[in-house]
Amino acid sequence: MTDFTATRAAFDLPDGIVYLDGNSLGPLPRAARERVAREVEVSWGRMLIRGWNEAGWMDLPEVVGKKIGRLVGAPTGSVVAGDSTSVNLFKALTAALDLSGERKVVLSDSGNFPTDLYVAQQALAALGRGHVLKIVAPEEVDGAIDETVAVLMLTQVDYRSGRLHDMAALTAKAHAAGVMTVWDLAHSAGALPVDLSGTGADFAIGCGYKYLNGGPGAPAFIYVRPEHAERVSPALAGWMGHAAPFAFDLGYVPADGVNRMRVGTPPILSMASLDAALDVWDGVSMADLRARSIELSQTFIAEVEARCPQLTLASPRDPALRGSQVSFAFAEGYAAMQAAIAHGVVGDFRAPDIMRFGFTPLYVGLDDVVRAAEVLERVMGERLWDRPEFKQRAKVT
Ligand SMILES: Cc1ncc(COP(=O)(O)O)c(C=O)c1O
Ligand SMILES: Nc1c(O)cccc1C(=O)C[C@H](N)C(=O)O
Repeated sequence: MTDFTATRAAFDLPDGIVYLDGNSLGPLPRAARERVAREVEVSWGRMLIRGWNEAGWMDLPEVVGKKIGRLVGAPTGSVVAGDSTSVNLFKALTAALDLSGERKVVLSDSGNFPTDLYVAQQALAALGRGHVLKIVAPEEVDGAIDETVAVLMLTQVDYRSGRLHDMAALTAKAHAAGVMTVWDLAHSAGALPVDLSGTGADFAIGCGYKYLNGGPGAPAFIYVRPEHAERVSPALAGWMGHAAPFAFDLGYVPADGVNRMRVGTPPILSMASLDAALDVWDGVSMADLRARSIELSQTFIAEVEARCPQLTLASPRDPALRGSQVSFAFAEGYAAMQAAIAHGVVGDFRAPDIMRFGFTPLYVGLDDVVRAAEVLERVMGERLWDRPEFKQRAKVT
């Protein structure tokens, strides 16, 4: 059994806060603070340039990739950390298109995170090969997979509603129609069990700063199915993805396997923070995590619905169809969320009316869930959302 008391103690959370926003930015693991301090003082401060060899900086993207791989069901050597999720999506999508012949359609859905759609639109335009992005409603994806589609590009868990796509079924259907798959695991990695090997997904990408707790702007990751890795010709090729970066050849020769997806110099301080944050997962069973996440989110829904009739559930009610977040719709959701935050319950808001709450068993317990519902009851019952100080929109919501 996973010891969630121990994992909770591994985080430095401010006193008096119920933190339900780890699906946007994970909190600070104590080990990450110590590691970054050591990396600054000892590795950078004392070793200087020797850090690349002696502090293991050069291999860190692979080391971190291996730790992430365990959480998403990927074999060793198939995941590498680096760049942002957006940039990794560009790399994955262009690689998938390169392997997918003459078909012209990239299929995605309207629940996808906007950056994915922006990256795809512009990548297709830049390739200039006549590809088109077809966007359908999430529930229409299955029916839109056919022999015209080159790549199916989906985010597994919808950032607004938490709706979960069936990765195994959609990947199987895609493969039966000769379609490559690219999965964005931003709201999946560290949130629920993912089986990249078992589902046969072709490419996947995800965030380091949400459920993996790597810190603001932490490196993202990319997965390439091992049987494709040696055939991938990266569109965004850089010297760190070269077979011999320090040979300084004029021509590009890809590195072995997924390492060819590396581009430039890794951000070592951020990467070190993510590396240390991932050690919190040692001894965590993803099945236990999922069971606990469902217990937390079901309790939250029951408590909120009993106390706050003004809020409407905006996530699937069936936990099997949800990731690890719960959303409620309320017309004054922004102000209501600000009022909740002012009373120690931190979630976030997504326009036009979604109050979003992330459930992260590593550091959130049932006591937090009940307290969050109590605070929401007060916010709604006392109409705190109607106060002008909570209506002022900040830049980041
Ligand atoms: C599904 C999804 N993909 C991509 C991103 C963006 O990633 P980044 O800004 O790190 O490139 C986010 C969140 O910001 C997201 O929720
Ligand atoms: N990446 C973020 C940021 O730099 C600032 C604020 C929020 C974010 C997020 O990650 C948002 C997140 N992807 C979402 O699901 O809405």
